[in-house]
Amino acid sequence: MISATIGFIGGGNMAASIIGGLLASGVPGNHIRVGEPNAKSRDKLQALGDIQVGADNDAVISQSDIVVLAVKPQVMRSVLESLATPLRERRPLLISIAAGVTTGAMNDWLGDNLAIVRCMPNTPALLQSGATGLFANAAVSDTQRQQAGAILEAVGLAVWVEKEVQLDAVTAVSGSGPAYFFLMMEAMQASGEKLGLDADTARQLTLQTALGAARMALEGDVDVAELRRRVTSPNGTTERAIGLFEQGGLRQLVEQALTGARDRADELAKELEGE
Ligand SMILES: NC(=O)C1=CN([C@@H]2O[C@H](COP(=O)(O)OP(=O)(O)OC[C@H]3O[C@@H](n4cnc5c(N)ncnc54)[C@H](O)[C@@H]3O)[C@@H](O)[C@H]2O)C=CC1
Ligand SMILES: O=C(O)[C@@H]1CCC=N1
Repeated sequence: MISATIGFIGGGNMAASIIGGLLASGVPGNHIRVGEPNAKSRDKLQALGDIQVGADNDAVISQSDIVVLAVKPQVMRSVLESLATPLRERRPLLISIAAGVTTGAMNDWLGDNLAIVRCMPNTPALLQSGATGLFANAAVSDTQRQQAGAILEAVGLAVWVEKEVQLDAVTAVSGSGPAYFFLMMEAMQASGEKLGLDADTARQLTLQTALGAARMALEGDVDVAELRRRVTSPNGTTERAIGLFEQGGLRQLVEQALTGARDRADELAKELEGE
């Protein structure tokens, strides 16, 4: 459990889910502070529990041991430049969840070398079922690493990578990953309808199958290739379908798609640094 005081700069969707997870895991509300300019978002956050929500980022920083940066990537530069002086003085652990903003760029904008953990979460964090990759720069202590891990574990799985560049691969696998599974579900649902099921039946069967398959893969100790083989009866229906996926080059297509996502993550980081 985290005993430090945690401040959030930005109180939108991702911040709200992390705060929800922290409260559910037993972090007291009076250890959580949020700086959020939008009044409606502040009201939503306040409904989560007895936390301190306001519009003043400086007040959040002056009272926090850990500062979670949960603003959009495009505003990170102006936010960090405007908060550089209090952050340089107080030197909290910074945890950034912004996609594509490197620790090097953040320290350039801050004009110092502060302890930063950069994370790549994904949207299932909204249901506390997220998968997050984390990278710590050299200024992060072991205690701070544990604190950052515990904060992201409040919304699901948290996995460390050793090199910052690996966060681009995390983005390609789990950051964007929910969309790949949604695409597969869309396609299965549409095919079910073409084969004569009504839309609702096709939808329910598809979604429950996705859930069941994910649970079997996560909860057992059998690897996914073996689980696939167990569904595939010799000369049966699954064998026909899998054969057609393989003939269509599904594995190569997945590799190409993830490589494209990895390359785009690198491009986005360069675009943000060049701003
Ligand atoms: N939603 C997603 O799928 C994922 C989001 N992320 C990252 O999480 C971060 C937040 O994303 P969301 O929560 O979805 O966005 P959001 O738009 O819901 O939240 C951002 C919040 O920052 C506030 N804000 C703007 N300027 C501010 C300032 N100067 N000071 C304090 N707060 C300010 C906005 O009012 C807004 O409430 C982004 O950087 C995004 O890259 C990462 C992975 C997945
Ligand atoms: O599509 C994107 O660029 C972001 C990063 C991972 C998920 N959404």
